[in-house]
Amino acid sequence: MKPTALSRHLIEAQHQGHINADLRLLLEVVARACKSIATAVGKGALGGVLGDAGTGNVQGEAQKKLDVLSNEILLEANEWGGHLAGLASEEMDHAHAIPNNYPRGNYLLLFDPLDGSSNIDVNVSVGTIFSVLRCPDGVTEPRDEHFLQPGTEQVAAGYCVYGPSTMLVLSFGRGTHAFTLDREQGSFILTRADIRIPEETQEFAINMSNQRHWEAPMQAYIDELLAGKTGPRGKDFNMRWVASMVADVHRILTRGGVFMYPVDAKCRDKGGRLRLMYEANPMAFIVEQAGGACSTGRGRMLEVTPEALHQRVPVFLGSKNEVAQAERHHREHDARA
Ligand SMILES: O=P(O)(O)OC[C@H]1O[C@](O)(COP(=O)(O)O)[C@@H](O)[C@@H]1O
Ligand SMILES: [Mg+2]
Ligand SMILES: [Mg+2]
Repeated sequence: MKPTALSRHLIEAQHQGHINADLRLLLEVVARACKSIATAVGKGALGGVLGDAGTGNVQGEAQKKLDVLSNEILLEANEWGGHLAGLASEEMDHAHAIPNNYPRGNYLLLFDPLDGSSNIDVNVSVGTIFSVLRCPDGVTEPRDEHFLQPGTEQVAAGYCVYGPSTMLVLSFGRGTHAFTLDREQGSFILTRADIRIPEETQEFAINMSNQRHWEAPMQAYIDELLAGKTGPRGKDFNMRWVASMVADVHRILTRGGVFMYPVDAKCRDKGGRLRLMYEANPMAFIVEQAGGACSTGRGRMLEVTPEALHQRVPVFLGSKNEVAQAERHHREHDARA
């Protein structure tokens, strides 16, 4: 049988009434932009794309050249795509409304153009994360507040991981599917349909160097995991931490696991480390559609009411039963407090 290309997968979804033509074409534009980013990332040291840009973003983080370049690629492709009313990026201070004299549509696109920037210069996987919302009725010039919709309102979300192979993982609310870039043909080919995350796991992902800064329920939970077979959980756990959320989440979609970035003393003022609108919500959508769970530790991620475009949150995602364990620790701790 002929392998299914992303375009065909999306056309079939449109014929089945799962997406409309506008959303299909929007997703095609995003996928094309991801191919361009993959090419830039793939040039590495030969392309003059490594290293710092010498600038900072609105969140006070130093930008890499590839952060800036990836943002420009996504911005330019989508600004002219004709399916958006506006877009917002981790690398831009405010939302950007599509100008009146450009082709326009009714969707809002949010993205983390390059996730895991700290890994670029050491040739470790990085990625792009994106989320699609509807523009509220009657809004012609969307501003920041129009993007502040809970994750349950997402109509599609995805990420592209630039690793040994480039893979686009996508959901429009009908399961989560993975496409691998055929570099010779230049097209994404369906390589995993209806991904399911195992409910049980023996693998966790966390930056352990933050341990002393964590809250009490986190200390208790990780102590349990580290105690292994002889502890209350009665089994040994392995640990992985790539420090690119896309790569860590991709591993979880492949073989299960739990990914955690709790709030700690260093990031408490900001609410957490990871961004709700560009990282947590799109990943929560993808993971839930694959049978997993995503929580702040104290509630379902997709039900968080956003208060700011660059809002940060604690994140627990992956295998359902393990996310439930993390929530249990928070619940028990809060009940005692
Ligand atoms: O360096 P730390 O604190 O472990 O943080 C790693 C996390 O930071 C991030 O790199 C943040 O993403 P950006 O590179 O888009 O800022 C996540 O991908 C990753 O999970
Ligand atoms: Mg990121
Ligand atoms: Mg980023």
